[in-house]
Amino acid sequence: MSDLILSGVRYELSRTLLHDLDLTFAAGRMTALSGPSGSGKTTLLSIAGGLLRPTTGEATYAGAPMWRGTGDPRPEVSFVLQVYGLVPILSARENVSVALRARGVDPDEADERAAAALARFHIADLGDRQVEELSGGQMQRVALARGLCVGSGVLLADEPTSELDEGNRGLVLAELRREADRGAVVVVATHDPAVVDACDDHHALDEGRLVDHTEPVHLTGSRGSSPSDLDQRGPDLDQRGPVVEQRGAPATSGRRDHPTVAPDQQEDDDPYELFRRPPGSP
Ligand SMILES: Nc1ncnc2c1ncn2[C@@H]1O[C@H](COP(=O)(O)OP(=O)(O)OP(=O)(O)O)[C@@H](O)[C@H]1O
Repeated sequence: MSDLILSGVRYELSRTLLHDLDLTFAAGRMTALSGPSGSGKTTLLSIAGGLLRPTTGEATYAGAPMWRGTGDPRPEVSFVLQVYGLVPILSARENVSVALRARGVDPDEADERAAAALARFHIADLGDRQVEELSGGQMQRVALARGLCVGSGVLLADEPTSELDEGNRGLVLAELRREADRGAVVVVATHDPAVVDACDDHHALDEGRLVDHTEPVHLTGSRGSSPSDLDQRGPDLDQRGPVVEQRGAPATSGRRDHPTVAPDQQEDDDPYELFRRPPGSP
């Protein structure tokens, strides 16, 4: 089992998108990566998985760099992309099978394993359906089946539950846990507090920097925003969703103990409270 290590990772285009990040994503653990929209989660996952070359610093796994000079990920890496990356005119099973065939698995075996992977996400019956005929949540589960079927050492999932109802979210979290339990590095970019809560570790980003997430940074502002700043942000909060962490947990990043919020804290000290209020309420 190897950890995925980011050392001094900086990424610049016309501006700096990631600022000198040092992070370890541990093997055998689920790590949540949270932060407002545009904070750099997808960019960070792309560098972690070898799709993008950092401007400075590097991502390494098992002692070797993730960036191989081409933008093709190493075979030990699987992505579950935010936009799924499925081929619309192929069937659900073919979309999954392709990932296995690309790794040299015999086509018949690949098809069998693809069907089994769809069954993990309770969509075995959709195997013959063209992806373009599926709902968003069904496509998301096909993308998860494809990402998880190969048994990779590093699994990077970008908002993998964004289209799912609570039941399917629970199913996906259980399957991600199985991947971690067999020793994989599992990193999940998410806006969903329930996903953060299900993870072992949590790192929060804001504008490309790691931030202290011992407070719900989307609500309080990571750079010391005042309540009036928050009022002015208005609807943007809805898109951002809360980043939450147990009060008193290590700042910026770290291992987490469950439960995230103690039951007796929940009523009086609820970090989601703002998001639960009906629209228009004070
Ligand atoms: N190719 C690009 N060229 C210029 N800017 C980019 C490019 N890709 C991303 N960005 C910018 O980098 C920042 C981080 O984007 P990124 O997609 O990593 O954020 P994110 O946290 O994943 O957002 P979301 O939660 O909305 O998916 C954003 O401000 C985005 O506009």
